[in-house]
Amino acid sequence: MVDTRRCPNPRVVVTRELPNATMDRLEALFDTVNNRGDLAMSRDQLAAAMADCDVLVPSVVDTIDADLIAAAGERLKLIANFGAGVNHIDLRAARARGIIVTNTPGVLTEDTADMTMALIVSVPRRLAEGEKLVRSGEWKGWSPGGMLGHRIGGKALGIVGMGRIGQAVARRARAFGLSIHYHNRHRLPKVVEAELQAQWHPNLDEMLGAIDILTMHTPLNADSANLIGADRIALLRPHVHLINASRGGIVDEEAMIDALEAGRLAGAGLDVWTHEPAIDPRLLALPNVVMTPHMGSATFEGRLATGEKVIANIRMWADGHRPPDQVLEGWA
Ligand SMILES: NC(=O)c1ccc[n+]([C@@H]2O[C@H](COP(=O)([O-])OP(=O)(O)OC[C@H]3O[C@@H](n4cnc5c(N)ncnc54)[C@H](O)[C@@H]3O)[C@@H](O)[C@H]2O)c1
Ligand SMILES: O=C(O)[C@H](O)CO
Repeated sequence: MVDTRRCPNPRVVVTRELPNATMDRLEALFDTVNNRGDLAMSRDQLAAAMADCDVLVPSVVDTIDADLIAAAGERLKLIANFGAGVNHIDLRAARARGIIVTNTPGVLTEDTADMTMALIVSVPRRLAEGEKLVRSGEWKGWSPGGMLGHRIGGKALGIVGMGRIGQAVARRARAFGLSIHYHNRHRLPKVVEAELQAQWHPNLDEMLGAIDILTMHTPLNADSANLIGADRIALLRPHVHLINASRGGIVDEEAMIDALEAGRLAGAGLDVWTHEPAIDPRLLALPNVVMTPHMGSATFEGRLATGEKVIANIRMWADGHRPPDQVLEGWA
């Protein structure tokens, strides 16, 4: 009997240039079309690719919306995303078409937590300003009042989204002497709370008034879009620093910039943006903002591991099994 769930030699379209080892393995295992030029595909190119493949391997820069999914060819059955966040893929439309979506959780947790911790330290300690001063040649030497920032140790860190990355940030933050507060859809098991010495706040608004640094780690979804807007920024005390290395859309960028300009927010550390790669020019004028170009997970090691996860998901699916990192609608 033929197993109709199997797809022995799937045609796989990869939208961006992935690490060489990943590309070589994909080509060895599957009928793979690689985008070796590494320019983001246009919408028309994506539509053409989706018309004639079994598996699409997109990344965060590819918006796979309901119209593209509706127009996809019958043979498209798996979208194996290269990355953890899947907010750029319409999960509901994919499910309606019977297309499985997978992501790559876990392998970029530590790298993204490292980058978040770097921002948590950099903003209150004015690292970017200090670096700029040295490079400018304007530095006049040490002085008691030069480049004063705010101490990290002893402060309260509020983590919104206490999943893999949120917990990895909590572990690092404990080592820096921060106390840990968190808000999450679900409370963590008591044993994990105890290990992290983390205090759960079922009410986000209540937590916002009790912290000194706020860091965002939820996926971008219908519930988390603009989770931190003008109303919630008003609940923060004015010395609070806001860190976002998750997705730009979780924070209302306009409201955040207004608050930074008005001194109602002390500073921000941002790795992600609402309209990447566009940066609101008002932010560029603010010295108390540390900005990085969506590089939270950007390590050689992490990219290779991400590629391996993508391959494992495709292989399992092609062999007729449920892929290990299937994203369920309503979960992400
Ligand atoms: N900057 C980067 O380069 C980079 C790298 C990796 C991941 N990310 C982002 O980080 C996100 C989180 O990754 P993860 O691996 O920790 O995911 P995860 O699924 O392990 O954790 C997410 C947590 O957020 C919680 N959550 C979801 N919606 C919520 C809401 N509305 N309110 C409160 N809590 C909510 C979930 O319950 C879960 O505990 C990814 O979805 C991605 O967008 C960014
Ligand atoms: O979510 C992730 O894995 C990174 O932000 C890149 O997509």
